[in-house]
Amino acid sequence: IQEIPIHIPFYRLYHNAIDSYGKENWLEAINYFEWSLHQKELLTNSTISCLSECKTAGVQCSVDLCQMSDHKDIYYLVRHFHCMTNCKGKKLRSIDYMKAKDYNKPPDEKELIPFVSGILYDYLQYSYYKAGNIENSTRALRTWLAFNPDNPRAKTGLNYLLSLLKEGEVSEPRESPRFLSLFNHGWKAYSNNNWVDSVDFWESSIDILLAEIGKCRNTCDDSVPPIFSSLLFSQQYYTLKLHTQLKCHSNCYLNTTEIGGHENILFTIFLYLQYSYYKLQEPLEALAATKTAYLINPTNNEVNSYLKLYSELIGEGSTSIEPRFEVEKLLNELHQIIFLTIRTNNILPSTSPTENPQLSELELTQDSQNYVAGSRSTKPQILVPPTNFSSARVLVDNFLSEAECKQLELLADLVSVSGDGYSSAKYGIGSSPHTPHENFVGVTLERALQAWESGAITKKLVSLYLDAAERNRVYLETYFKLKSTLYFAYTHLVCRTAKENSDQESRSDLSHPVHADNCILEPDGTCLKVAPAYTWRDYSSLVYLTQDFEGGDFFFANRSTLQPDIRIGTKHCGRMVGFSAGEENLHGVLPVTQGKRCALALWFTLDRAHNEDRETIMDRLS
Ligand SMILES: O=C(O)CCC(=O)C(=O)O
Ligand SMILES: [Fe+2]
Repeated sequence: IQEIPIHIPFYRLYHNAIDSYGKENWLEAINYFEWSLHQKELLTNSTISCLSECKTAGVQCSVDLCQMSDHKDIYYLVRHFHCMTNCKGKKLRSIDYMKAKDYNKPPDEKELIPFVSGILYDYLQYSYYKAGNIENSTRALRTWLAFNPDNPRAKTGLNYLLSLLKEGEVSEPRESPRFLSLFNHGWKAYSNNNWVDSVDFWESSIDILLAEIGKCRNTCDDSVPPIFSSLLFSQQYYTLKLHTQLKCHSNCYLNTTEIGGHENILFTIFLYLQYSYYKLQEPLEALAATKTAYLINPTNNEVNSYLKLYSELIGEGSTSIEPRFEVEKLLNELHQIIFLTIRTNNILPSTSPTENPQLSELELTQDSQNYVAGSRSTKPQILVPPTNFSSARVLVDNFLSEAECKQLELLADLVSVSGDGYSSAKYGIGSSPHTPHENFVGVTLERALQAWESGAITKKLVSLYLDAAERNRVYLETYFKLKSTLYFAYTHLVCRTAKENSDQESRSDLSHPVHADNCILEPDGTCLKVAPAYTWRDYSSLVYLTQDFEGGDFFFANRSTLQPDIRIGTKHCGRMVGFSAGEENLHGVLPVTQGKRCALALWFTLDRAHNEDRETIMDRLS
């Protein structure tokens, strides 16, 4: 490695590397890749140590201006910022650093993807291979494999490279994330039914993973936006700063756990861990691990059946078993962070860049999979890994406050028009289109707006309706880490009421039969993504509002039996269920046998062409 071009941020160096790669200039590509890795590491390390050095720097308030000011906290920020800039400048040994504005700007999330996904090492291994350095190529490929252990192309590539390796040359991965190697050891022990060792490995990998997340979050306090000086004294500055920091914290969790081909490796570990404890005949530990897995993903089938199993096995004592405290704390913080991000998102200055890359860009990413070691295909330009849409699910409680639930229920009562938006021809006026035993009413946004315009309801109710929907939209966009904007496709407030004169006891039907939201479920179990299905719907969510009814559980259905797999009680004000809208999430509603069950039902799309217009609604409302 020659002198590192310190004034170029690491993510630019990466782009340079990709350019050289495209030109098949392998040595130059290698240099840029290595510089970029080195630079990123340097920056992280100096940020962490400067943060601790500057902790007290902002505290003393000796400058006159500061003494006089009502805004001591602003001066704290100014001093902290200067201390950080100086400190990092010194540590990075270059004046250029001070001039490089980019350093004060946190890199765009997108820019981190090649590093977080490890795909950089895929390009690097091929560059080394083409440059004739088999040893380095093997090591880079091993590192890529650590991130992505099931990649068949990488496995074949590795065998090929190993066959070329000369005596004495090593093939260790470079910076294989430490916990990934522990994870792989754990997996090995687990596959050999060696439960004692596997528990050891799982436990250590949990510690390391949590520490990694903590280390990443430590750097978040430094993410100061670039428009620092112009906005410094404004409210907006605070908001922007807070927003940037919050996003940084949630990305630390999401990026660190989405590794090695796992949707959430922390979840995977706890799932294996509980089974290992079970095998060691430690049901209490097994239950604690299962409860922790449940916290991470409450909608997973396996976890739910294990919960039941252990609770039965242990009996009475099972309720007093707690999930792992550190994980519970982390997840609580994450949820609060997402909520705060949503709040600050709403009051961000409109000048801040929020436009996300469009989906078309993502779809091209498939291309990078075609690139085979030893036979390069098309020039790689797409650096974003394909989004995994399969089986996204989330369950959140207290999404709305009690007061908000009551108000939305009131809105439904005041405006609902029988069968609005649904055909009720089948079972008569006002009846549910799904069952003769329930009435069904719905309020579209348009209805709510008209009701306000005609004086039937207050503006506050309409605003709440819009606001609750928007909060939901931002939550899903954030939680599912969507790389392009999520648009509203359809917004509805729906109530199902049990008919009192029906024989509810003997009902065998459902309130809402098993279905998927964007395809037509055929009797043979296939789901056709064709009209009249709402094929553009990509995500769905429901927020439950009322408590005064019987039955009405939401459930995810088993793909082959179509029977409920996971039941979710809906007698909870503010409980939100969100999921991807395809056949991976077949779902339905158990019969509502008494009372009125209301929910805010939202469908979202990634396709801007199907965007349910919000702008004119806002115009009409203002
Ligand atoms: O109300 C519910 O819980 C689910 C409703 C539903 O799945 C739908 O309307 O598509
Ligand atoms: Fe549905």
